[in-house]
Amino acid sequence: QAPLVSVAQRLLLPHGGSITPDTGTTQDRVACSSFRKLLYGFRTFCTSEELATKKCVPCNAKDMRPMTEESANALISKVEGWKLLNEGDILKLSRSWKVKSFTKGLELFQLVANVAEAEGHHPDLHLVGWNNVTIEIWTHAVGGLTENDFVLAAKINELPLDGLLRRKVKDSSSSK
Ligand SMILES: C[C@H](O)[C@H](O)[C@H]1CNC2=NC(N)=NC(=O)C2=N1
Repeated sequence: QAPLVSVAQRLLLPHGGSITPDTGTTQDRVACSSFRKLLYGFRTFCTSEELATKKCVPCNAKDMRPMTEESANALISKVEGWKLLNEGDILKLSRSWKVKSFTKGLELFQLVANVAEAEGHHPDLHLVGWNNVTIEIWTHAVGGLTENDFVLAAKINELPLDGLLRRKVKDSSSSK
């Protein structure tokens, strides 16, 4: 019975999550078996909230491979505001913000750095033209995207950035 349950769980649950039979809760596991590799492209049924509660796993290039563009396209809607980039066949996540000032940009970087250090997974940080922040996330070790990148993006999306960002210009048509 156990192997069958295990196979079904791996097929049906998001990103290596598994159901413990008694509680029904999900648990993170390191995606490393060759069976996992085979299923990698299919495990894309995860909510944004679930992504944000996961932990990044150590990047061991031997056991990990970049996800396909198809899988990345299926996951991108789970991380609001993030876009997929394809730079020289390396897929990356990218999100931009306009900050109130240069130093608010640095504050934003510090908040992101705290998450990155806690996760052991590090984004590329850009602060250009004094108030344009862009963050790119990809897994250098595999030359593309892994679930870690989506987990980090989801965690960044939960940071309280509002006080650091420029207000959006109001849409005049909505003020009537
Ligand atoms: C061993 C450890 O997992 C690596 O050095 C980590 C550190 N942070 C990292 N961050 C990112 N974005 N990609 C990596 O491949 C990476 N590797």
